[in-house]
Amino acid sequence: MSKNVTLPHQQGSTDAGPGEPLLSVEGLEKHFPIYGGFPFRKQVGAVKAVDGVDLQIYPGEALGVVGESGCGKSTTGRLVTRLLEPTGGKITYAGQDITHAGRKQLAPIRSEIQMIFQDPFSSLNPRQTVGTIIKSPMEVNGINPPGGRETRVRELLETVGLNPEHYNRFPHEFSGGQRQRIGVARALALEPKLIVADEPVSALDVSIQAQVVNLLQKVQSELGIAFMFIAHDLAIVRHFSQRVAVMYLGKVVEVADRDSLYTRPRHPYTHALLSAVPEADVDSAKKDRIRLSGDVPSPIMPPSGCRFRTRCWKATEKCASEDPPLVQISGNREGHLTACHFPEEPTLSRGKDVVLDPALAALEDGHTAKD
Ligand SMILES: Nc1ncnc2c1ncn2[C@@H]1O[C@H](COP(=O)(O)OP(=O)(O)OP(=O)(O)O)[C@@H](O)[C@H]1O
Repeated sequence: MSKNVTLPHQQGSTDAGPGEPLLSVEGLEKHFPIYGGFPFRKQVGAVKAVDGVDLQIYPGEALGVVGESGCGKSTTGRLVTRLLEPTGGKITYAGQDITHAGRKQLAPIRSEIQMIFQDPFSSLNPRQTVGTIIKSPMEVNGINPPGGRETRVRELLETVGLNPEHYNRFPHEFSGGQRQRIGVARALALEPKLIVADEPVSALDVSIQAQVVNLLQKVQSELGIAFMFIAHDLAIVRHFSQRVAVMYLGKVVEVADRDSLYTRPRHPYTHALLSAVPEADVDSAKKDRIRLSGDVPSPIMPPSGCRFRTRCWKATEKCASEDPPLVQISGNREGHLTACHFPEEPTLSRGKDVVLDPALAALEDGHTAKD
C-alpha cells in the first residue's frame, strides 16, 4: 500500500450523513444452512450470503447498493426489512435494536420500513383491485387517514402519476411501469421513513426505467423518505443515490459519497465495475478498461483473506492471509471507506489496460499484432 495510510473507521463519524443514522447495520450476517447426508440429514455447510456487512442510512438519504449478481444485495435488503432473520450482527433502527425483534416489537416499525420489489408482475395480487392492494396495508395496520382510506388511495395514485379513476382496475390492466407505480403507492400508504427498493426498475423496459427512477427521486426529495436502492446498474444508482456502497461476496468493499465513488474509486473491484459503465466515461482517452473474468466465487467457500483476491490483478500473499478492514484511506473524503490492502490511485485514469480474462487478452493481442 506504500504511501497510503489507513485510519480506523470511527463508527458514526465517518459517514457523510448528518446526525444519527436512521438505520445502522454492524457485522450483519446471513448464512443459509445446507443440509445433506443419509439416512440422517445434518447441516453440511452454509451459503454465506451476507458475511459481515457494515452500513448506515441517514434520514432522507438515498444509499445505493451495487455489486454483481449473487453478492448478497437482496439478502441484505431483506435482513434490513426483517423479512429474514439474521444469523449474526446487529441492526439498529431509530436507536432501537431490532436484530432479533419479535412480531410485537416489530409491529410499529413494520409500517416505517417498506419494500419495493423487482418484479412488478408477481408482487401484486392479480385477484385484487388496485384500490384493495394499496388500501390493505392501512387496514392491516389499523390506519384511518382523515377523509377515509379510499380518498387516501386516490391521492396516492395521483402522487405516483396514475389516474385516481383506476381505483377499481386490476393489475393486468396496467403496463409494467404502471404496475411498479402501484407498488410504490402501496409502499407509501403507511408513510414510511425508509424504503428498501430491490432492483425496482431492472424488470422494466429501458424507456420506462427513467420514469420510475424519477418518480422514486421525487418521492425521496418531496416526502423526505430514506432509500436503500439496490441495483446492479451503476448508471442508475449514480442518478439516484447520494451515497453508494459496493458489495462483493457478502461484504461491503467500498462506500462513499456519490462523487468520490464515481470519480475517485479506490477499490480495484469498484474500478472494474465502473470500467463497464459507459456513462462513467468522462474522457474516453483516459478511460480504464478492466474485464473481470469468471463469476463471483461461491459464497459456500469464499476465498480466504480478501474475497476479491482471486479476480484481482494486484493480489499478493497478504491478500490471501489478511481480510482487509473497511477503513478511510488517507487522502479520501470523510466517509469514503475502502477494504483493500493495495488500493488504486484516486483517479480513473490508467496507463495500461488491465485484461483479466486470459482468452480475451489473447484475442486482443492477436488483433493488435494484425493491426
Ligand atoms: N434462501 C436461500 N437459500 C440459500 N441460498 C440463498 C438463499 N437466498 C439467497 N441465497 C444465495 O445467497 C447469495 C446471495 O444472494 P442475493 O440474492 O442476496 O444476491 P444479489 O446480490 O441480490 O444477487 P441478484 O442481483 O442476482 O439478486 C447467492 O449465492 C444466493 O444463491
